[in-house]
Amino acid sequence: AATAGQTYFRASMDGCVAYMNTNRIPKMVQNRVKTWYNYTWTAQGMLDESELLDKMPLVMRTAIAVDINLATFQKIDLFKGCDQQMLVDMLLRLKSIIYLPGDFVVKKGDIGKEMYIIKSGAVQVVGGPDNSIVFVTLKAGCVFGEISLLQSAKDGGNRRTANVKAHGFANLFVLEKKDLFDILIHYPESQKVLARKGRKLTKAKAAPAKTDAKKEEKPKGAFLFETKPPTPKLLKVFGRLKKN
Ligand SMILES: Nc1ncnc2c1ncn2[C@@H]1O[C@@H]2COP(=O)(O)O[C@H]2[C@H]1O
Repeated sequence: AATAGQTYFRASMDGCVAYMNTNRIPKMVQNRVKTWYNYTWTAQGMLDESELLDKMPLVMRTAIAVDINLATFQKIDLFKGCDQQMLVDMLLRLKSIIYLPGDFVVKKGDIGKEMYIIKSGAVQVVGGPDNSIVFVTLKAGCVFGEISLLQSAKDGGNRRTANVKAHGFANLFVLEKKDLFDILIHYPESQKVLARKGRKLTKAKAAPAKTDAKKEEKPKGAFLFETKPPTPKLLKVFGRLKKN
């Protein structure tokens, strides 16, 4: 016999399929939605974690969030030097989301409103014609989408600097910019730490363009900017931020 959970899952998916049929959603999109339902159900045994957690008292939610994710967060270089309590506050705001293989998580040029931490699976920073150039593959514990959040808007820095695509199924944490900034109000020291890291990225990006004579000094290998290659300094900053 089906468990209550399975019955709920079926009802949700059937409801969604009926909704898509009513609205004549193309079959291709429908198939992806169904795949998402099935994968999400299989991977985590529920469709919406927050539905379950939101009902609990804060003390229990905190205990669960700390138990599951604090260790991962303490290893993230971007958050090194930040207040522990701030990390816990962040854990409580995270939403979990699954992307399908090939889905774009972030589109270059869009305004960044959230950042991501990879729970499991991988994403690729891509560019070039047909996004065929893979600049870097990021795995569990890596952060992305942080640049457009941490750079100040006056530097034109609130735009996504690259395309990021799910490489296989990608299970991600999402932290909204609004939530991050609400939290940081209470932690001025951590705010300074993150602002400093953001400025480093901005400065590295704004470094003067190379003259032709210096062109051969350009770093070889992966870089992401379709219009402007990253400066060596930017690559160095990335190296530090991404290494976990
Ligand atoms: N060279 C790179 N190495 C690693 N990650 C990158 C690189 N370029 C861009 N990214 C990530 O891709 C993201 C695109 O959105 P953001 O600009 O908000 O934040 C960016 C970084 O997290």
